[in-house]
Amino acid sequence: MTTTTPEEVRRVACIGAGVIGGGWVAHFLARGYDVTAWDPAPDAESKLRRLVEAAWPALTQLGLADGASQDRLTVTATLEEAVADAQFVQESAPEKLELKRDLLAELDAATPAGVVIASSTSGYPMTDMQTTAATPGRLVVGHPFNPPYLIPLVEVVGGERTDAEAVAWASRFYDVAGKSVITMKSEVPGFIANRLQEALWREALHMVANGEATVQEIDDSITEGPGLRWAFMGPMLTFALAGGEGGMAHMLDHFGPSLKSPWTRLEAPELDKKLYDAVVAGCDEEADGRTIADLVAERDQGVIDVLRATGRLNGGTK
Ligand SMILES: NC(=O)C1=CN([C@@H]2O[C@H](COP(=O)(O)OP(=O)(O)OC[C@H]3O[C@@H](n4cnc5c(N)ncnc54)[C@H](O)[C@@H]3O)[C@@H](O)[C@H]2O)C=CC1
Ligand SMILES: C[N+](C)(C)CC(=O)CC(=O)[O-]
Repeated sequence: MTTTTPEEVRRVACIGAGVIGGGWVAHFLARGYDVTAWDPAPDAESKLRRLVEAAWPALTQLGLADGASQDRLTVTATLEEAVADAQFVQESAPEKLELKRDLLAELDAATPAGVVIASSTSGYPMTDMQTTAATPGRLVVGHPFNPPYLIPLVEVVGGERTDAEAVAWASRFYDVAGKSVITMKSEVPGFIANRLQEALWREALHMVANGEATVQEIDDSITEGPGLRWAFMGPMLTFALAGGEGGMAHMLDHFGPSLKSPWTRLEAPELDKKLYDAVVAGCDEEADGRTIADLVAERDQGVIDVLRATGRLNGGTK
């Protein structure tokens, strides 16, 4: 394993620089790291620099680390150059299993020995992605949330061939780099939070497909309802309070039987053209003329306001 401690890391490589890779770049720059990035798309560098520029006001409000600067970003012409001096690598390429397998093997071959390589995958178990890498022991999942420069959580888990030391190193590194880490004990597809989100998302799609709720109503039902509680208290403790002084035990006695009620469908609906079009049109209608850039700025300010209101703005020093 690497002899560099998580605290000593100064240079990070980000491979794949789209929504998530770009978000990681912004996060690491704001935390004062030198960042190298590589992405095969011809317009990747201009898109990446625009994303970082757009994120910077939010990051400045959060508090930049000493020396943090967009000038510390180097976009390289090749993957090999990006990882040559890296002390940590974050892969954020498209969610395609074969592509991830090949790319992780390529990164493993090019990255200095012992350096931990993390994948941003939203749901593939590392066991399925590390099959062709020569040294799979250093490959871990580090699953972020959009945008990685504002949402603290990262879920860390290894595969069957990952060294426990690499998982511990990655968890500590993310912690030092300002993330809130859940180190998972075992691989479960979708990890923890995406399994929860996907259950909600499947139900939402069923309701749109069946004409039971509009896109706007689904969004309002969360932002005006449970979403307000979830920003600071998860679904378990929130429901414990539904049991009054009896807490979760009374909640289970009282509402346990409704678990058997037909409140969920669980299977995903068919994403046919009608449903696809209804969801896209519903979002356009809800956006009501706001562009994606407007919505990103609104979301960023919203997350900062929630973090501030709940006492979780933790400054920007490494
Ligand atoms: N979009 C989201 O909300 C989240 C996505 N993720 C995960 O992050 C990863 C990236 O997703 P997004 O950023 O949303 O996708 P994206 O489509 O925005 O970006 C992917 C980038 O990878 C580049 N790319 C294509 N082939 C590549 C290769 N062979 N090597 C390196 N880069 C390559 C593309 O040019 C593009 O810039 C996926 O694994 C996804 O599941 C994780 C958390 C949230
Ligand atoms: C939509 N998504 C599955 C890619 C979302 C994530 O993986 C996490 C997030 O940002 O919500």
